[in-house]
Amino acid sequence: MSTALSSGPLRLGLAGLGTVGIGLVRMLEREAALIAARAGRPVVITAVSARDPKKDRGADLSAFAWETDPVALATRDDVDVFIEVMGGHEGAAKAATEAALRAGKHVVSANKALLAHYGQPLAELAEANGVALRYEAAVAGGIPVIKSLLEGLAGNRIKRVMGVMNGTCNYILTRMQSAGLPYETVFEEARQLGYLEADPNLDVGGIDAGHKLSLLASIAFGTKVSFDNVELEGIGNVSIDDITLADDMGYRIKLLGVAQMSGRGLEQRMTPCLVPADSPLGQLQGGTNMVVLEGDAVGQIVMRGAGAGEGPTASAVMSDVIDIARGFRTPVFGIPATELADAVPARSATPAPYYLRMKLLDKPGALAKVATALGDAGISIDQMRQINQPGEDDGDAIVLIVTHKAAPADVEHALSRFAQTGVLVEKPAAIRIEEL
Ligand SMILES: NC(=O)C1=CN([C@@H]2O[C@H](COP(=O)(O)OP(=O)(O)OC[C@H]3O[C@@H](n4cnc5c(N)ncnc54)[C@H](O)[C@@H]3O)[C@@H](O)[C@H]2O)C=CC1
Ligand SMILES: N[C@@H](CC=O)C(=O)O
Ligand code: NA
Repeated sequence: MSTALSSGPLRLGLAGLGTVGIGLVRMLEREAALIAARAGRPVVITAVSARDPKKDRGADLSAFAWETDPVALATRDDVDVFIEVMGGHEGAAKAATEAALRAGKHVVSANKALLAHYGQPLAELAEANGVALRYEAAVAGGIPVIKSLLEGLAGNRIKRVMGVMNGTCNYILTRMQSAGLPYETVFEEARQLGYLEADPNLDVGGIDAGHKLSLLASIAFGTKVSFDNVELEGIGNVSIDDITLADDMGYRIKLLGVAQMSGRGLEQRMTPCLVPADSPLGQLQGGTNMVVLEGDAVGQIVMRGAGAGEGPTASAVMSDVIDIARGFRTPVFGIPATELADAVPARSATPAPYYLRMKLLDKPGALAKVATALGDAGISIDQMRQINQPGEDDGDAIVLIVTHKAAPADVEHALSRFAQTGVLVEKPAAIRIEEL
């Protein structure tokens, strides 16, 4: 590791001049001396690339060479570190990242989609070329979760990683709950506030958060990134009724990721879950992220902070740049990429309490049939409530049940038994309850 101030400047090639890229330019402008002192040498941008060279981005870019082609930027002689903050998991981002690594340049990326799809070959390429590939901004933005797993918790066996890692979904869910608004209305608000990705399904479909979870799981469990095996469910089917009824019972709904290694294999799921309203996760408001790491020696660590935005992402990218200047060459996923195990995917089998909401014919014996179906599936009821909505004498009743801990397969079995009872008016909702 070299921290000699006498070294020449560390030269950055910056591909992407949007929220993250301009954040980095501004941070370097503002904090050049502090960054040089911490990096042990000056850090400078030499060349940049973006789609539109003429656009006014509110920052002075005149000192930087312009490259139309990000691949050309990545391989310039005056670039030591290629910063990929363009986005997209194919095309220019992939081609330029590969070109940089092949040319022996270090890479810092904020691109969780690219790493979730190609993390393994990119890590092998980086390590074969003796260069760093860092991606702190890609998971939970400004929260230093990658660094915590790679370094601070390196002596632990990680038991579980969980968290809320998509700020847009958390904004939508908390706004639905606090304002009593339906999903469609709040989705539109989020669009107008500019929170949604260009393809909103990346956010609300849980894909973006699933990308992030798959990267954490790889470091935590020493397995190759395995995004295709993340059990994914977005928030599009979360109704205001479920949010309100869960609230009445002391819960909040979150898009929650959980990764853990069981005897059967690697469980990774990113799905809507209930959490106690007074828990740290339940209290998480708006676009904020929270990551919970559990190690055998350290116990539980909870990190909360901004998962997106100019400042938080620049903070994460710059910490990677400074580590590179300091000479840190930690393997991309914590152990050499060629030694990462193949992930054996396992459907989640960990028992948990479940929230069940169903609409039943309000007639004698209906509830008994539901209770029998649960009993037949080996599921015991913890709480039950029947709600007859005032003024709505439609002959139906809403029944809420919170079960004791039940295996996911038993819940699926119970749901299929419900369908045979003949007393359900519509498909029931079943949402897992996670406790911190
Ligand atoms: N915005 C945020 O808060 C966060 C973003 N990220 C990730 O950081 C990356 C960048 O995100 P943003 O700055 O928000 O995007 P953005 O859309 O604001 O900016 C993207 C920039 O890349 C340039 N670009 C795109 N394709 C290009 C191509 N083929 N050739 C040259 N330039 C190209 C665009 O011209 C633009 O300057 C993405 O991978 C995103 O997922 C990660 C964490 C948070
Ligand atoms: N779309 C993402 C942005 C950062 O990764 C989010 O909403 O969290
Ligand atoms: Na981070």
